[in-house]
Amino acid sequence: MRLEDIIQPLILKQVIGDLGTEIKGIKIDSRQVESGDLFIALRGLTVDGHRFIDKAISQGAAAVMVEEPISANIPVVIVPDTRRAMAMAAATFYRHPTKELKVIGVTGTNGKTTTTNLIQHILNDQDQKTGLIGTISMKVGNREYKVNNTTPEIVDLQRSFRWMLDEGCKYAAIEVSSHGLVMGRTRGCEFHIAVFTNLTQDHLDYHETMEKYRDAKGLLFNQLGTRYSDDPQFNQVAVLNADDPVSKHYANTTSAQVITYGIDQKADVRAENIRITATGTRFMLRSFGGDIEMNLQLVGKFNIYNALAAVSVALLEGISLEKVKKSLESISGVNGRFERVQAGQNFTVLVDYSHTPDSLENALQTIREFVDGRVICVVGCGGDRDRSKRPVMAQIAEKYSDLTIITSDNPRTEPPEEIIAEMVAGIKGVNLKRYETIVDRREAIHFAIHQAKANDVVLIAGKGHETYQEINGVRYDFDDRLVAKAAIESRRSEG
Ligand SMILES: CC(=O)N[C@H]1[C@@H](OP(=O)(O)OP(=O)(O)OC[C@H]2O[C@@H](n3ccc(=O)[nH]c3=O)[C@H](O)[C@@H]2O)O[C@H](CO)[C@@H](O)[C@@H]1O[C@H](C)C(=O)N[C@@H](C)C(=O)N[C@H](CCC(=O)O)C(=O)O
Ligand SMILES: Nc1ncnc2c1ncn2[C@@H]1O[C@H](COP(=O)(O)OP(=O)(O)OP(=O)(O)O)[C@@H](O)[C@H]1O
Ligand SMILES: N[C@H](CCC[C@H](N)C(=O)O)C(=O)O
Ligand SMILES: [Mg+2]
Repeated sequence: MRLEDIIQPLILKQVIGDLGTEIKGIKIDSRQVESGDLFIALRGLTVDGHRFIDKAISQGAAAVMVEEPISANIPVVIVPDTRRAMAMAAATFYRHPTKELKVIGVTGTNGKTTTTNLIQHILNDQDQKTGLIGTISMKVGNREYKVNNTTPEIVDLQRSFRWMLDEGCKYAAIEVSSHGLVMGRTRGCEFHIAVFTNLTQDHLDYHETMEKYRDAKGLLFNQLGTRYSDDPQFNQVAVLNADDPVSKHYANTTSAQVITYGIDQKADVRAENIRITATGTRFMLRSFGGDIEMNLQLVGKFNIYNALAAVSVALLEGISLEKVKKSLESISGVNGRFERVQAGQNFTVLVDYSHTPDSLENALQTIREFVDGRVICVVGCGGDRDRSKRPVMAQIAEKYSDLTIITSDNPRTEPPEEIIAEMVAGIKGVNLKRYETIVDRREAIHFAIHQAKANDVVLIAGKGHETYQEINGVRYDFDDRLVAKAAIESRRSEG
């Protein structure tokens, strides 16, 4: 596409150079620039992208977009705000894919990955090819690709959406993180349906207060509902959790139609007569699409909420309850979420991505509902992230567990001992239950598994699907599931 066409919608711009220059791609990272690309310089939190213009040019950039005039031997576009201009340029360059692709965005503190996976699974089962973008990976059909952020920058998003359309997708289910919303990573993306899971404490290092955090997630609902059409399939819908008080606030901030789901409060899609076991959940689903008994392999009350959110989306898309039931019942779980590690032992080992106070409490409460023996919990907190959740998570672990082992998660650039000390501050002297601190996560997991007796449950919390541990800025191979398996085997070989 010609540079002129890409920047045509921008009101404030100054161009030095040939507007007819052919642009092959848009890049915001100089290290990824290829011949013919437009490089957009963004002012980041760590560095200023303007510093890398020379590097981008040496890699073959055909033009640059900047906020301050520079002299260069390629066309230069000067705009007041490159981040804002980037959203419009990306939408134009990729020919507005979200006008064709039905994008379902899921936001909330917990449950985004699980819910997007359930939605993708149900839609794929109806031969509605669906892409997925989120914490674990990006999926297009059966293929899976690595991602750096849960919600990628808008240039990557629009490129992926166009690609999904080219691959025959009708839908994309994407996780929309609060960071992503505040940083404008979804600007210019038209959502078909926006889903809210819940709001509890996390990321206060970034958002500072719960109110600001609520408003960050609210940005998704603010941008929804102004596209009114006579075709119901074209109208946008907000799917809200009736049991979370924040939903009322979001209902007030969106122009879209609202559908609610829940368990405790009156809702359009709800679960009644819930039974939770170690291997699944059963409930009566009552909805605007009819009633049906559900028998899911997903464990925990929190997963009923995720299932209800996915059911709401499916019903909005006209899928029958019988088909939704069949599809949901076939799902055994989501990678690293309440995942069982089985190596012939007589106790249960679960790896779960609970890295927030609420998700940890939910995971432990669920285990308490079915455990026959003791609960042993291995938990840590990430470095360079919300410090205020550390003492709270340790306190929750200690409250619900018979033995807690406080260890490292991803310390990133922080000293692990200090993170652990901040966690321990939350439990010291609360009661007489036992806890240990073991800095090395591998050792902590081995210790926990060696302590387990028949019918106990060992919960390894915080890292779920992750296959690395980041210490001092370096990522080492580390997979809780493999480490747990090795621990079970070493215990067996020791007799
Ligand atoms: C705090 C935060 O969100 N940071 C994001 C931000 O980084 P930054 O502002 O520090 O960027 P920077 O390093 O200063 O670089 C500025 C610009 O220079 C460019 N650059 C940089 C170096 C170079 O050699 N050449 C070059 O061109 C960069 O590509 C960028 O465009 O922009 C980067 C590029 O888009 C993101 O990858 C990065 O996410 C980091 C990795 C991160 O950890 N983010 C987390 C907090 C995050 O966003 N998490 C949410 C999920 C949270 C949840 O709900 O659980 C997510 O959506 O992933
Ligand atoms: N609806 C829910 N409510 C509360 N806790 C949940 C819910 N769904 C999942 N969890 C818990 O939170 C953990 C993370 O779940 P999931 O990965 O689906 O959330 P997420 O919102 O994608 O998290 P992240 O912000 O890290 O991407 C799970 O391992 C589980 O313990
Ligand atoms: N999306 C979350 C993931 C946290 C996972 C946990 N293992 C950690 O490293 O803190 C974040 O970036 O805060
Ligand atoms: Mg996620």
